[in-house]
Amino acid sequence: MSSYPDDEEVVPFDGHAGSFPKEFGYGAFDGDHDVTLSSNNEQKPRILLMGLRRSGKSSIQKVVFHKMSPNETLFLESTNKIVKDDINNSSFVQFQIWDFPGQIDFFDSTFDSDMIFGGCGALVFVIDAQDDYMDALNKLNITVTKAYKVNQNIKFEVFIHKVDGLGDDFKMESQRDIHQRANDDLSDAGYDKIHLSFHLTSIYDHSIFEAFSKVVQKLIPQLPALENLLNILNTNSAIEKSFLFDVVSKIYIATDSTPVDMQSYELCCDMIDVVIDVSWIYGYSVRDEQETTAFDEQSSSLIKLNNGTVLYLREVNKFLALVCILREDNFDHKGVIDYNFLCFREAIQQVFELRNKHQSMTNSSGSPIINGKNIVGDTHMNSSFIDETN
Ligand SMILES: Nc1nc2c(ncn2[C@@H]2O[C@H](COP(=O)(O)OP(=O)(O)OP(=O)(O)O)[C@@H](O)[C@H]2O)c(=O)[nH]1
Repeated sequence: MSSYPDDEEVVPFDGHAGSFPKEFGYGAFDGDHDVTLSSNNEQKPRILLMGLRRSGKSSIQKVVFHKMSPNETLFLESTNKIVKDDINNSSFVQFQIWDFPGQIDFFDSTFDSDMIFGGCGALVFVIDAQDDYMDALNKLNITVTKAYKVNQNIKFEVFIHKVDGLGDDFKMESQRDIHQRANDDLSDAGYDKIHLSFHLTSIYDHSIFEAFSKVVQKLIPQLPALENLLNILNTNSAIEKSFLFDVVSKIYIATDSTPVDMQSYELCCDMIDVVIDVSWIYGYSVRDEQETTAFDEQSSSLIKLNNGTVLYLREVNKFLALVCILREDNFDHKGVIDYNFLCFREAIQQVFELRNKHQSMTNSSGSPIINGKNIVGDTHMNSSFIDETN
């Protein structure tokens, strides 16, 4: 079973499955805490993967969303038609990824730019940093301006990719140079208003997951509400950092407003791997013949590091996990943390219920009204958090 049904193409995948069991993927979402109500009726935002041939587009998609191990991407064949991939997760993470062939020609009469860019939420343009990138910059300029003419709301994300082969200095220099040239080219063409975001990425470390997290977050209208909830949870539970993870892809769909440090993110990713692996190995025999998942409402985990830090994971719904980092001393009040977590989980559900109930009253981006601490209006769920810091 593959993680997602590919609409058009199934790439043979019979090697290692990264650190996840191959069977662990997104099935139909039927969790106890399912907050998906209206998503079926909504058009899913679309993320387009574009860039020159062999820049690494298919590899990114396979590694992040299909658990392919990076080494296996060496055997990926060139994509010769648009491959659509449905990411059918909880209502927080629902979108389609369209992987384009590198040689796509925008001036071909069969290329329907209105249809392709019209419903696009984000355009990820992949540049191979190990190669000469002048042609790629040219193509970036053509792609971005063409897309912008059709849809001015597209988020443009440039992945300066394959940076694993570069030294730190060269990496920074390439980023600066690409940034400068790409923006200069846009200004010269009279498109100063287009904003490009740049990310240094590689499939051989966590940078690709981090970058994709940021892309996906821009497509989640509820992000400010989620961030606010995480801030409140942290403050009341003496948590230093918390991430709301999509467990299958290990992209984080929200975090609190303190800066993300890559090491913390990697630690949390590794923790998810451990939890899923252990659950998968031992979960099945315990439950015998029943259908099991490696991640369910019973899933939680606690890891104490030898530097006085605790990692704490709790299931939020079938696809989401909260992973927190806190000091060991502050974990003495586990009861309070657990209680606050339940309030948090409930609040997340309310955000989506409210969104669905008042969809017609929400703003154009669909965000719930956020008014100070009353994230979900008159439900006052935040007042139920217990403050452990007092
Ligand atoms: N070193 C390194 N190699 C990578 C990385 N990502 C992808 N590659 C390699 O780049 C090559 C091309 O990757 P693909 O994913 O097929 O590239 P593509 O952009 O989809 O190519 P087309 O389908 O022809 O457009 C493969 O051999 C990958 O293993 C990376 O982060 N680092």
